[in-house]
Amino acid sequence: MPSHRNASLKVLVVEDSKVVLKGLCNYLERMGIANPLTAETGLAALEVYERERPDIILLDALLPDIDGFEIAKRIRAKEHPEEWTAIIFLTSMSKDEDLVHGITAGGDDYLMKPISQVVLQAKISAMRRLVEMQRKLVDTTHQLNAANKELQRLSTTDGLTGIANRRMFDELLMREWRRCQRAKKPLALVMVDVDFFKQYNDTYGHQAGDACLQAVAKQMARSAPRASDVAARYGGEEFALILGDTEIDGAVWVANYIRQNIADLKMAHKRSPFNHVTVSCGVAAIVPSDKATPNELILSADHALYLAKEQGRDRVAGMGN
Ligand SMILES: Nc1nc2c(ncn2[C@@H]2O[C@H](COP(=O)(O)OP(=O)(O)OP(=O)(O)O)[C@@H](O)[C@H]2O)c(=O)[nH]1
Repeated sequence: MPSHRNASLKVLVVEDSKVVLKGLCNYLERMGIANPLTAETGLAALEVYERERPDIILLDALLPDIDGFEIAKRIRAKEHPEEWTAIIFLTSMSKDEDLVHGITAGGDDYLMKPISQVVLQAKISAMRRLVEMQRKLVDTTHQLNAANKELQRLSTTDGLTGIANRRMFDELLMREWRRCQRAKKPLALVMVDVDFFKQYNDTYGHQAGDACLQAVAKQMARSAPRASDVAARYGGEEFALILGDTEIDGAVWVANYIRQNIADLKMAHKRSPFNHVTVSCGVAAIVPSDKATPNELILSADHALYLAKEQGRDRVAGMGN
């Protein structure tokens, strides 16, 4: 009885006897498997397999060139990690060892010749269930991988600004610290803090405050073009930029570039003496060694930021050692 579920099955029949091959194809077509693929030699079977990647292979154990067991082995070796083809041996051998040999070679089941249509139908149905389960498993695995990737992204990204969050910052600062220590290169850190941001929120509302932070984050991200550079939201209205292999002078230059770009946005801030949104930046740089810790670099940059605020805001202060 044909089943519509069989219509999507790709079946390859490998059989050197034209009569048996034709008979099997007739049986399959009666089950609803239209146009089964065919091969009369082992090499032809491998070629069709490469091209068509069938779901099920009915594989004669004895073929004129390469025997079916060897073909099964070669097919298993060609399968990608998420691929699985059901292999059913067609055999007239009846010794237990031959059957064991077939399964060991990578076969999943066997059919004794002469092949009955009813038994073939039952085996195809069983294999179809396995093929469908395998497809579902692959789908589920893909969905799980995508969900994991998204989870990873969410756990490392700041929800408001889309740049690295504090957790990611800590992790990447450590990574850059080690990298620069190995290379004996300076590691610079720029801390950026929005000036009079409390007043901005109070005047324009929290939503406008959020939009302002997003604009600042965008400028930060733009100013971190190297693959090892990291722009992160350090917390609240404070941002950080990690610059590996960068001297204090270079980092001060980058900080000034960020400060200027943000000032140039001319986001109105009527309760700031500058009349628009500005940021203050603290910069520090150090050649990492066992004598110091990343935390000391953060403290230095924070101290420089404090000085920039003290000295009037909308400016950059730097501390190098
Ligand atoms: N809209 C918004 N505001 C935030 C967010 N995180 C922190 N803030 C606000 O940022 C403000 C920080 O204020 P302060 O630490 O007093 O600093 P400031 O007003 O910028 O003053 P200075 O830094 O000295 O120039 C507080 O009002 C916080 O509520 C956020 O995600 N969105």
